[in-house]
Amino acid sequence: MDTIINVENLTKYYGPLKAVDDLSLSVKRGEVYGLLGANGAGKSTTIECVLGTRQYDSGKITILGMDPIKDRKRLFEHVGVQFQESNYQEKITVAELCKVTQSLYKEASDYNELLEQFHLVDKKKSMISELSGGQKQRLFIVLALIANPEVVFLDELTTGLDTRARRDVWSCLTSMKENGLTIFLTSHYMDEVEALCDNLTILNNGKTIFQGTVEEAIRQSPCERFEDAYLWYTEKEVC
Ligand SMILES: Nc1ncnc2c1ncn2[C@@H]1O[C@H](COP(=O)(O)OP(=O)(O)OP(=O)(O)O)[C@@H](O)[C@H]1O
Repeated sequence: MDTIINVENLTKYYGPLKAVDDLSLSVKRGEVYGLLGANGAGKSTTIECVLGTRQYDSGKITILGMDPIKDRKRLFEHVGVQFQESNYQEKITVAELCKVTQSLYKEASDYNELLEQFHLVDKKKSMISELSGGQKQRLFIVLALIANPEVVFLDELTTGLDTRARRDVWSCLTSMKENGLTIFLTSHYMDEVEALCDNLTILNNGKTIFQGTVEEAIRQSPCERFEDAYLWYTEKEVC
C-alpha cells in the first residue's frame, strides 16, 4: 500500500513555545488517520505544516509524493480541506458556494451528489447564514470533497452535529474510504475515533504520547475502554 503522508521529525516553534515536538507519522492510501489531543496539543499546527500553509522549523514532510511548501499549488488539486466557518461569506447560497468551489478544480465531483449524500439537497437555495450549525458543518465537508481529492483533512469533524447527523457523516466517510479516499482527521470524540480511525497519534503539548490502533491504545493502557485509555494517556487519569 502506498504512503500518502509522511512526516519525519517535525518540529514547530511559536517563539519559545514548542507547539510540535519531533513528530513522525505515516498515513497509507485508503486509511483513516486520527490526530488526537486536548486543546492546544498541536493538531492544527501539524495539519497546517502538512498542507504547506505554515512554515516549520525542522523535519521533513511529503504528501502525495510532493513537498507541501514547494508544490503547494499542485498539491491543492489533490487535497480537500474542511475549512471553518469564518472563511466563507454568509450572503451566498449553498448552490452558489458549491459552484464557485467546483470551478476552482479541474477534476471536481458533482456537488449535487455530495449534497444528497450529506442530506443538504433541500438547502441548495438557502443562504449560508440560514443554515444550522450542523448543516454548515456538513456543507464544509461537502466543500472539502468537491475537489474529488485523494486525501481529505477534516478538522474537528463532527463538532456541533446531532447524533443522527454524526452517524450519517460517519457512514458517508466510510463508503468514501472504501472507494480509496484517504482521510486525516482530528476529533475530540472518542466514539468517532473508534468508529472511523485505522491508526492514530495522541499528542500532548506537542509531544507524541501514543501511536497505533484503538485496540493497541487500550491494550497498552490499564483501561478497558478507549475513552478511559485516552484520558490515561493524556492526563494519567486512573481508569
Ligand atoms: N499563530 C500562533 N502564534 C502563537 N502561538 C500559536 C499560534 N497558533 C497556535 N499557537 C499555540 O500553539 C499550541 C498548539 O496550537 P494548535 O492550534 O496547533 O492546537 P490544537 O491541538 O489544534 O488545539 P484545538 O484542539 O484547540 O484546535 C497552542 O499552545 C497554541 O496556543
